[in-house]
Amino acid sequence: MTAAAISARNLRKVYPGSPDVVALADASIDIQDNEFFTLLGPSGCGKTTLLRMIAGFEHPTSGTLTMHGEDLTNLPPYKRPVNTVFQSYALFPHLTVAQNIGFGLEMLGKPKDEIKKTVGEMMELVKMSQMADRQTGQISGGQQQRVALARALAPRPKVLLLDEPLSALDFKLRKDMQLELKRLQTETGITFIFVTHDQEEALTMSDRIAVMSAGTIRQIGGPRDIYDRPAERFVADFIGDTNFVPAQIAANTGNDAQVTLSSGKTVTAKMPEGAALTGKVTLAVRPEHASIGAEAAGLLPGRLSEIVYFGTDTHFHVALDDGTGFVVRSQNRPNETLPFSTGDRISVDFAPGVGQVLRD
Ligand SMILES: Nc1ncnc2c1ncn2[C@@H]1O[C@H](COP(=O)(O)OP(=O)(O)OP(=O)(O)O)[C@@H](O)[C@H]1O
Repeated sequence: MTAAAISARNLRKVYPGSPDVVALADASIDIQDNEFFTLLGPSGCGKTTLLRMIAGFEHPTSGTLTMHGEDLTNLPPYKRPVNTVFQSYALFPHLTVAQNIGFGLEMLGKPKDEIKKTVGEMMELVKMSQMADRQTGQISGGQQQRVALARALAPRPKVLLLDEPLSALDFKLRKDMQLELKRLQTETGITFIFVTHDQEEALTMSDRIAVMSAGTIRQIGGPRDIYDRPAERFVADFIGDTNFVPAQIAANTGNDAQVTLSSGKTVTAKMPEGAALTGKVTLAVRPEHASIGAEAAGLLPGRLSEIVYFGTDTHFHVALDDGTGFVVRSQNRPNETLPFSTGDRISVDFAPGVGQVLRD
């Protein structure tokens, strides 16, 4: 196998102070060529710190960082085949779209005709050819975002770092740009390392996601792995909505376990990789992976406490007999009549293999 585009081994960053801030604690990660890789986590978890070390703006306190097998430690930022798109687009407002896109290439001393050709290609790529001569101070936020992307892509970096580049855009534009960014990454074949605290953004665009918390990487996987198979409580809680169900391991067969629920009923659940859990555990069950039915039919009996209509779907809030709450989400269909009303005795059910045992 060829060396990873970016490989971090026990990468650590401590900002001295009283007390010291451990911004990144021994993070290890391999990002492959041509991947759309996302660093996802709440504010302050160390995402930007990791990105800035890859760019060369920060020095690791310890650990190693390599690019295609080559040590990056002593390589200054401008010698790294890496470019960054910042949250604030950092464009020159009095320069035109074309001049902004060509700026980096001019700094690199590229010949005029090559710059012209590349700028033309880049404007085409981000669909800004019609606005080549407009000053960037006079175009919309979404258009500025495209120019910033084109400028960063123009020198054909091997790796593009994107630090929350969509956070200044409104909701609709953000959605459009998510698809656009994914398209750009696929078309250029450049490795994208994208930082966000927005889980939906991460799920829609990424090939793989690293979920971070307090300077550590909690789980790395594809969007479906992360969503359907969260390995621990933090990941299950941070991404999407989850029901946490108390359970007891009855039999452990490696990948799967038989777990007994508070009702005494037993169901098959998935085990986190490499975990040898016994005794009391917590099960994560997504609201849309469960259903409600007649009281005796399902796994967990309770009372329907609230029904909330959301247009696309309905949320059924259930007060379980064990004292915990559970939310079931069900997609709405036209002309549907609900079989239950608030206050009814019902039960929550989910299929074998749907529940995920969590490492606490
Ligand atoms: N130059 C610095 N000096 C001291 N502490 C810093 C410095 N830069 C970052 N930190 C601290 O390091 C931790 C990680 O910061 P970082 O910016 O990497 O987080 P983040 O996940 O990118 O957050 P956000 O989403 O808010 O940008 C935080 O506790 C932050 O306060």
